[in-house]
Amino acid sequence: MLINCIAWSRAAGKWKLQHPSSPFNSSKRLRRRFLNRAFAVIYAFAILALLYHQVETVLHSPTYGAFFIYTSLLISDIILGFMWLNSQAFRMNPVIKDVFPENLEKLFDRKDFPALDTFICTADPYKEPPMTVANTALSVMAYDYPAEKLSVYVSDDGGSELTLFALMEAAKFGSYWLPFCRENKVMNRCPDAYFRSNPIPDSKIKMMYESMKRRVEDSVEKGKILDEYKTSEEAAEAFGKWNEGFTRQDHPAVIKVVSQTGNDKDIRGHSMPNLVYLSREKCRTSEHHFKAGALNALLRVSAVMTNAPIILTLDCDMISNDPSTPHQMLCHFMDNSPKLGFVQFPQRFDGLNKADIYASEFRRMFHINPVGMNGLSGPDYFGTGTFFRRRIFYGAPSTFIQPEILELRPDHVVEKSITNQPILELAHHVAGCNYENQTSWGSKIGFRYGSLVEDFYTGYRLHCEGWKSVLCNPDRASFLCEMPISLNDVLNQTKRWTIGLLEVSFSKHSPLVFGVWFLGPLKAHCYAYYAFGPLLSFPIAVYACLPQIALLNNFSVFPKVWDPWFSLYIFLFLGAYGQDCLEFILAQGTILRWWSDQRIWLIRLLSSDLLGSLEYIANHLGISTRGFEVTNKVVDNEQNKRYYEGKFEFGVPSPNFVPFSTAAILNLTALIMGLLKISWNENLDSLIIQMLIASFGVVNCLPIYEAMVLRSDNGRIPIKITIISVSLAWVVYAAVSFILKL
Ligand SMILES: O=c1ccn([C@@H]2O[C@H](COP(=O)(O)OP(=O)(O)O[C@H]3O[C@H](CO)[C@@H](O)[C@H](O)[C@H]3O)[C@@H](O)[C@H]2O)c(=O)[nH]1
Ligand SMILES: [Mn+2]
Repeated sequence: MLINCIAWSRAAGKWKLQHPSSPFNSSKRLRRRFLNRAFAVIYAFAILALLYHQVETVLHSPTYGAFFIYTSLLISDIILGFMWLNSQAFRMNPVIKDVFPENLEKLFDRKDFPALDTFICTADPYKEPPMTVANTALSVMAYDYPAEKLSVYVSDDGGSELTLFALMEAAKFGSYWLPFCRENKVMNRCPDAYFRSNPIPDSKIKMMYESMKRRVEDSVEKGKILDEYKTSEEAAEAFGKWNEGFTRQDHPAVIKVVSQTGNDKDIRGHSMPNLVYLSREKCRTSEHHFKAGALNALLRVSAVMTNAPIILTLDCDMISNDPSTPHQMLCHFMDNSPKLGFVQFPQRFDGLNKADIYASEFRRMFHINPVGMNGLSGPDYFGTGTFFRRRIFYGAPSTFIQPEILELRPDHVVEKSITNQPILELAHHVAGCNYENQTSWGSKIGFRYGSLVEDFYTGYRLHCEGWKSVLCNPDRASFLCEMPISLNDVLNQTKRWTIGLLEVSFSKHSPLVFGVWFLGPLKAHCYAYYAFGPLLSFPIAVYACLPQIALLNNFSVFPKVWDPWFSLYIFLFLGAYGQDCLEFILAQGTILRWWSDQRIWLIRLLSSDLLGSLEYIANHLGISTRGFEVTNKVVDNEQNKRYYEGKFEFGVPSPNFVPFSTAAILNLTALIMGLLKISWNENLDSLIIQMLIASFGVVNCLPIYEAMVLRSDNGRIPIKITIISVSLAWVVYAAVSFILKL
């Protein structure tokens, strides 16, 4: 590895002498930064004017009721203003990076490429089907990369023999699949995706795939591997570990080398890459730190076995869609910039419906904001689709932190084969559940513990240490992943994120203190934008209820139409929405998808973010315990059908639906009463903004009303939720009306 690095830097250095710019990549600063900055100045003045106006109104409140409502609005506007300020950091210096992988092989021999260890995490064979894991592993094993330099490690926190079985089957199938991809120049090397998009009915390879799939799915359905599939002695031995006492929460480490470079060959006689199954030791007495713990176990086990200088982390449902991705990644690492710590590829999604109703593509989070961070030492870590330099996990660029044992050092050279007995023993040792006691793992070394969004938190801490990153977003998606298609799954996912983000915001590493000190204000604001994002629930909840209830009480909250302050409100609303929409379209979005994006933003804030914040508080008070609820990746056909019809999937009676259903009812009632008042010729001049807000709420809630009353399919809102929401709306209405009369 060391020799590789020296050869690499020598060649790159030679090129640098002749050409000032890099042969492998380029950066372009977007000109829109000037417009962004100018608009930010104007908008900042508008916000200040609004706050001044609000303070004045609070001070002159005629009644206690008025004081209550104006103060709530003032606090809301301060939070909105703070979040606006955070969001500006992304707009100050957006940068796009391009890569030229075609130059790579002109300057370097493939045998000088650095070795690559890929980590795939899975945690539950029933929520994350073993066939999905096998497909992801195969798609990466088939990278256009020297097989003897490629290792794929699968971590199974579900501790399931079913997943191991799927991988053993995948390795066998892989010896046919890898040459098939090479010879046919297949681009999407995930077998399942390939066969879905290329209908080749009777080919031998497809039949092999189908029969492997049947064996694996059969086993999953029965919950165990049938004896007829455990034919070889090797299989019997591997599965022997799953004895009586083996449970998911309590079991010894299982490490199985499923395929080994040099030893295992494909049907054309080429070497296969390494494929290693790892289920780290679990015991009830020590914390396992969810995915971050799994990744640290992977870091250590891979260090002992192959110790590649580059690491790729993937979720089990993130398949490779382009075999040349490692070349694109190398275009960045090749550049001799010692502080570059990771290259992030965006999550892109397969099978979204036209409007992308749940805004699953997270265009702002994965495309727009990272371009903004590219100009500020790089994007945050998304948890998947990321190539790291192994060294990044051992302290800042200039201060190396020694791991406990020599074999874990990133520059340690592994000379023995991965099936060598002492190596396997050491690997088991470092995968032990007590291994990390009294070490720096999770605090100073490796992926960081303490937040349910270990990706966000780890990336943040690494940036604070002085590491840099880049976003690599080629035209062809490098990876494709799946997304939840039921609203409850979507909200459970973002609820976990909310808890994780608040764990960062209110820790001693808060972006506002620690971050500002180590990252400078701009970058710290980027991190604060995410970390404090859940706080937006408060202003959104206020704006979703108070002006509407005030309207029902004929209580005017905002300026009248001819008042100059009226236009300030209109400018602030249109300015923010207009800019958001424009950025979305410029990032290749459509109006339809932008509309879904802003709607789901409201829904999330009125559901997962609100409830997640409450859960965070409950965790803190010790009333509940934190957990990582894995997102469901099993697709139900009926749900799938409704998803493609563009219908929201509610279905289950989940508390997640209550807050926004309540708001939906309040907005509709306020709008109807407002319209009735107009028809009775009442003068509504002073209630116009309230009418506008209620109308905006109603338009956003159309799918909710539909799911409450018009739909009869299984995806409708359960009647129980409707009843609870109507009652809650009544209680909120009564309480606020009471206060208004004080
Ligand atoms: O105890 C655990 C829990 C989860 N996982 C794995 O973590 C990954 C992400 O879990 P998922 O349920 O799919 O969560 P998402 O919310 O979809 O994932 C996003 O958010 C996570 C942080 O909450 C990040 O880890 C992910 O990379 C990011 O894609 C999956 O591969 C899981 O198998 C584990 O390995 N061990
Ligand atoms: Mn996921």
